[in-house]
Amino acid sequence: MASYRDRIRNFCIIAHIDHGKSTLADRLLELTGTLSERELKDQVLDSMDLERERGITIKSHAIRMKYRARDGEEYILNLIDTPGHVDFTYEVSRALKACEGAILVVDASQGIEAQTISNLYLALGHDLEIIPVLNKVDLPNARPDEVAQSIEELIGEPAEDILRISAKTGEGVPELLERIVQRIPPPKGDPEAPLRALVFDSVFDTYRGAVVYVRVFEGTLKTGERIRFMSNGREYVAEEIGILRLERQPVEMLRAGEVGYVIGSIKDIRSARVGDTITHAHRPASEPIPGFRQVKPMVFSGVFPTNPEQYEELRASLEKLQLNDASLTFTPETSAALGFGFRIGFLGLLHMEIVQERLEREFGLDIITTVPNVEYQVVLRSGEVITVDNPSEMPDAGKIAEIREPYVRADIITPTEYIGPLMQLCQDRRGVYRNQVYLDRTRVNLQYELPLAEIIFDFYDKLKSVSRGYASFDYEILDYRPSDLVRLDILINGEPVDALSTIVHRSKAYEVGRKLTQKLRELIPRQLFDVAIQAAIGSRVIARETIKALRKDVTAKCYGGDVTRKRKLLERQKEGKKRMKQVGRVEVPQEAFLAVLSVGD
Ligand SMILES: Nc1nc2c(ncn2[C@@H]2O[C@H](COP(=O)(O)OP(=O)(O)OP(=O)(O)O)[C@@H](O)[C@H]2O)c(=O)[nH]1
Repeated sequence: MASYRDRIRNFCIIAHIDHGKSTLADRLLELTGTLSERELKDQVLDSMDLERERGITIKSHAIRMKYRARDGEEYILNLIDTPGHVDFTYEVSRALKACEGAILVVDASQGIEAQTISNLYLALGHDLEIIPVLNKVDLPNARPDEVAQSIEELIGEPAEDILRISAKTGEGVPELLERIVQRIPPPKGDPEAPLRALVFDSVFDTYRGAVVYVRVFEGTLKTGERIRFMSNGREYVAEEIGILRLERQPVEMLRAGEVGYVIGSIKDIRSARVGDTITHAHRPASEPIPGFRQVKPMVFSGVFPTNPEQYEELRASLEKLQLNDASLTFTPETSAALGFGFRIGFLGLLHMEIVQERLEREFGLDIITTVPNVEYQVVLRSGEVITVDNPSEMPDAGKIAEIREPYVRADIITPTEYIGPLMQLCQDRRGVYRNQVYLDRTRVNLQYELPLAEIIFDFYDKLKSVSRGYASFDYEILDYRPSDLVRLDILINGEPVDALSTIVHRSKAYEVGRKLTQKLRELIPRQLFDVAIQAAIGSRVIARETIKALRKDVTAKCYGGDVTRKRKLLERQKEGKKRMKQVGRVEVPQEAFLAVLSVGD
């Protein structure tokens, strides 16, 4: 007799951004009757407000569907939705680990893009069965034959076998459901073996503590059993376990091959880390599930509460965010200019933006962030090697033998007519040309090695603008290489402002210094005295601007006059102050701490 496992299919959908993953997920939910008409809103899996507004999937989500296939059997399909943006490779990788198969969605009007390839390689790295589909075939500018051909060249699936669907109209999606059942292998794993369940996601619930999403690989987990997290040995009672429909739905047990959740009064959110393995306390497995690599944050920035009293609140909020975002790291940081805060490590700029927005929206915090930077390896003259993730902590030049910075290998996929401007862009960013590979007649993959620091600010925006939106880009960290880098300090009235220091390539120091001082002159309001803004390398000043003093007090011109007018002016002034930070005697607005972002090139 067929075991319960033979009727389970665990899979995910991978694609380049906007190729239609979420729309396809909606169709699958609809066709399997998982969602009633009433519940069917567009892209139901994007539950966070932020996701809806940005129209992108930030977090992975899992959902269970029942599907009666043409063979008459009823199957359980666990769909794990994944994000497509370059910053969230880690989330994709977690989701893949919980699956046996992946649907590779390619927009038939766009063709293969950078994240199509990077996600495909990730999936192949996890030995998943890949089902390629051509989406958006309803669009008049779809080129299904041509795109099918390039998919065949990429993964060897015969072009004529590739399903052509429209996630929007639903065309072809019933065939896709059949193919999922036929092609994706059922999970393996012995339900009688010691329990091994992979934590692939977790969220924090104010009333219930951590809700841990798991994929059971071996053994059986039952309600009321004592569980242990293998990385830290902490034990809890599995008070509720269940499966993931649109809502959580409690069940008695989860067996090998199944996907579901566990709740167990886990109040210390740090103990429920994504990537950990849960086992039984009474009969523990000997080894955790292997191969979960710890992600390394690549971009760092200081985050400070505008109101110093919110420091503890900021810490608590970061701890909560960390629960379902294992890639987020933070350590306390003290800045002479900005007070007490945290240095936060992010996967990339989008990740950084999202964390900042979540801190402000979901936790009601008012924060100031500093310019993002990468992490440097510094070889001191003493021979010691230190890592520096905060420019203000870069040792004095005299002590440094060598500074190394992270390099990436970048794949840029573009229509051939933009090769020239894109090569120019890479060259301006200190890129090293490696190769170019034609994907088909009109599209090419340009391969470059670039310093990570040169791509974290605005590279993506620039790439999009020089290619009119047609080029796509992905990267992978390569190694650390020696570079001629210097610390550029900013002084306001002779005082260095630690939060404004940056690390730049020596060849660009003068230009950045000049632009930065000019920008700061525009951003810092006039004060009652002259303000000097200087850019310096060590003790050498390389650029200077002066903000002239205000002649009179802002209310002076109406003294003796209308009282309400005077009050209004004062109020307006107070309003303006809210986002200011006092640096010495000078009021500096929030934007100034990000000024270097706008001097790019
Ligand atoms: N015409 C047409 N439009 C589609 C189809 N599938 C998706 N779209 C549209 O394409 C856009 C992107 O679709 P999404 O489902 O949000 O794409 P996604 O891949 O989930 O994007 P991210 O979650 O941001 O990575 C939306 O405007 C969809 O309405 C399709 O089959 N035909």
